[in-house]
Amino acid sequence: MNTAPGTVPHELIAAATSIREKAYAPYSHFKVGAAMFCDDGHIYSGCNVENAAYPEGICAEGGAISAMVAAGGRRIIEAVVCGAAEPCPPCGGCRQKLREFAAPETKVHMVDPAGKILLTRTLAELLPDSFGPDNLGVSVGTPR
Ligand SMILES: O=c1ccn([C@H]2C[C@H](O)[C@@H](CO)O2)c(=O)[nH]1
Ligand SMILES: [Zn+2]
Repeated sequence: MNTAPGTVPHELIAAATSIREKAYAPYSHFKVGAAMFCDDGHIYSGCNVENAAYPEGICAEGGAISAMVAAGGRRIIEAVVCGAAEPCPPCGGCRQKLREFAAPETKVHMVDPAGKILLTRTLAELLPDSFGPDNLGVSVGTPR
């Protein structure tokens, strides 16, 4: 996979745009796909899965992170979120989930359904002064 600095791997964007189509969003009609490039060299992806009991719905990013962890992955190198025509920024809860497995400088790209990059932010920009494992004196995840 192309991981040259300054370029977003095409496969990572394609993983987010394609899984977005699998989203189950009959209530919001807002489909989201997310893909995580893990330091194990694999891409893990997820889509939002809503529920009639609204708060039980899960975000695309959470699904992707769960898939990564279930496969043994622990470190996110780069992430892509695919929503609609406007940038789809991760919700607050997903920012915290990303923070567990990504470094402050990790980039989160927001793309449209065609794969066009609309906005790129680092995790630190999305979640400054974050709370993490180190605040609990626990040494796991991505060192910082
Ligand atoms: O970054 C985001 C933002 C929203 N959603 C989902 C949650 C809900 O199913 C729908 C509308 O909020 O979009 C995500 O999956 N990821
Ligand atoms: Zn979320």
